[in-house]
Amino acid sequence: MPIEFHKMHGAGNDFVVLDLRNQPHASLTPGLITKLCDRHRGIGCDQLVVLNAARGSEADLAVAFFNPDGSEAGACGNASRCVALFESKRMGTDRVALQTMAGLLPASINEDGRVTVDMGAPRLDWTDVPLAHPCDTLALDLPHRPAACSMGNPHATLVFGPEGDMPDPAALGPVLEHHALFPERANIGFARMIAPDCMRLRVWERGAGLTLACGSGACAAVVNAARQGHAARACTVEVDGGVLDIDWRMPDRPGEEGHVFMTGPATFVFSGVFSDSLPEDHS
Ligand SMILES: N[C@H](CCC[C@H](N)C(=O)O)C(=O)O
Repeated sequence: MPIEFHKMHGAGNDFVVLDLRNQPHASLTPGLITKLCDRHRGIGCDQLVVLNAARGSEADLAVAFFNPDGSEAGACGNASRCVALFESKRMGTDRVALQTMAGLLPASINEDGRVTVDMGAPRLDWTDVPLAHPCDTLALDLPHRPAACSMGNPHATLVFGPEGDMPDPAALGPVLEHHALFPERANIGFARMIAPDCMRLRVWERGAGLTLACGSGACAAVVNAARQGHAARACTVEVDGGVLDIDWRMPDRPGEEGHVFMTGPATFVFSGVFSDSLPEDHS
C-alpha cells in the first residue's frame, strides 16, 4: 500500500516523517524502517519520525523516532522542531505539545521562523543515562573524560578547549558508541569551546553515525560542558548544518534540574508517496 511521507530537516539533520493518523494501514516493521532510511535503496534520512494520535489531552500528537539501524530513540531534538512546525501549519497555531518517550515537549514557532522546544530536564544519574555500573557521570573513565547525561536518550560529550587536537569523531565515535559502559549504546559529542557561550559541536549519533546536526546532542553538550565548568548554561552551538541556541535554565525549585530549551531551524523539503510496487500506469 502506498505510504505518504514528508521530507524535513533541522540544520541538515534530515527526516522522513510518516503521519499515521490518516494512514493507519501502514505497518512499520524494522525492515521497512531500515528501507525508508536507506539513501540508496529507499527515500533516505538520518531518522524516521512517526506521528500518531496523542494518548491524552495534554499533547497535540504522539511522536516516535527511529534510527536507520531500526533502533528506537527516546528523543530527537531536530525532529521535534520539524514536527512542531509541521503540526503548527496543520493546526494553524504557533504552539504545539509533543508526546514523546522522553515526556511532554512544549514547542513554539517564533516570529523569525525558528522553533523553540522545551526538551525537559537532563537526567544526570548513572542509572538514567544509563551506564553499566555506578559512577559519577561528570567525568567518565573513558578517553578525554567525557561527561554523560540523558535527554531522553543517552549522550556522552568530550569537551576540548579552543586550541589543540581533537580526535576524529568518525574514528573514536563508533568505538565509544558501542563501549561496554553504555548498555544501550550512546550518542557521542565532540565539543570545542570557542567561548564560554559558544561551542562547535559534531556528534557521532547512536544508530545513525555522523550527522550534520544533533539537537538532543547539542542540549547534552551544553549541559555536560556547563557541569564541567567549560560552558555557560546559555550557549550557541555551531554544528556542521547550522546553528542551535541552547538555554539550560535554572530550576524552579531547589533540588531539581532546570529544563533545557533548544531553538533552531526547521525546514520542509518535499512530500511524496512511497510504494514498493510500480504504479499501474507507469508509462
Ligand atoms: N541517534 C539518536 C536519535 C536522534 C537524535 C538527533 N537526531 C537529535 O536531533 O536529537 C539516538 O539514538 O538517541
